[in-house]
Amino acid sequence: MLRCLPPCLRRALPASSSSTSAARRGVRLAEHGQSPPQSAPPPPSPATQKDGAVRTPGGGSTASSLNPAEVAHFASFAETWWDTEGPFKHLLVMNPTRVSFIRRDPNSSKPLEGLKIIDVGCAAGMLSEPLARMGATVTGIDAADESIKIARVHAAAGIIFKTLKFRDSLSISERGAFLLSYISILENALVIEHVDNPSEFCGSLSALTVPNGAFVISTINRSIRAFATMIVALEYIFHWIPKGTHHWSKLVTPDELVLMLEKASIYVQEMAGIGYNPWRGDFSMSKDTSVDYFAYGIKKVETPSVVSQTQA
Ligand SMILES: C[S@@+](CC[C@H](N)C(=O)[O-])C[C@H]1O[C@@H](n2cnc3c(N)ncnc32)[C@H](O)[C@@H]1O
Repeated sequence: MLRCLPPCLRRALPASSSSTSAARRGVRLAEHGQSPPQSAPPPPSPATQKDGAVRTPGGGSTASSLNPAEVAHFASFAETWWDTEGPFKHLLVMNPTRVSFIRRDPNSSKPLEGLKIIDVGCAAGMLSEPLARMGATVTGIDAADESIKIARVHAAAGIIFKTLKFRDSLSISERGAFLLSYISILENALVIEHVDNPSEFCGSLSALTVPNGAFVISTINRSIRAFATMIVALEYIFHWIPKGTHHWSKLVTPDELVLMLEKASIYVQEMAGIGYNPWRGDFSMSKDTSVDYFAYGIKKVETPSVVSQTQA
């Protein structure tokens, strides 16, 4: 089957079916009846900030999951994030559906009033802005300064100053202060498929989430259907998304995501798919998680039981 594909698409696929991205991630796949990892990945190269802090969203990790090539790719499109005819217009089209997964109460105009949200990998704030408009106090973080600059300008034009802020990262000392004042929800849309070590990335996201805080993440499944639609059709046939944006081997299956989050003390309570209707040209929530999907979870941190406290 691979021979039928053009060389650029063959490169987008993993070298063999056994070299799944899970091999790189060290996820306990054997428990789920899948092949165990075959080889370890090369160590990711940490990207440090001017102040020396490692530039993961968590800011507290010693090794970075940040992939500089991925960040540079998105930074080169920073000017186009809000363009309704631009290369990432599908994110804007998806917004009402994505927001419906987070908003919960469809009858309230400010359903997120009183909530504090961190939007990790916010780009130019395409999702941060609607969340702020629904009453949340939102901090958008992105590794690409170029996107953060656009986010600030765009938000200022829409006059959402007080409840919406953008940062290009959090340093370790800031993170402590942040956790005291934050978070109700940590939100991470379509980023995990662009990092080098998703398991570690989940750890960084969890570090930013307070105990009992809500956690919302969306990503793309590593399925044949996602390969056919997101990569072959959208990148190479219809040119909706810039070529090379998605790498099949970096996509994450729902099972893998659940395990990685569990390792990071986040327990998934709900999953939903996002379906595209080509006739209407819009998206809607669905039960089908084979391409784009959302997960909602809660961070739980075990406290020592009364018995062990007494024994100690
Ligand atoms: C596909 S865009 C998603 C934008 C936005 N979340 C949305 O869904 O509308 C991915 C974004 O993640 C950012 N990103 C990638 N790796 C990151 C990391 N390790 N930390 C923070 N941001 C990262 C990129 O710069 C890019 O803006």
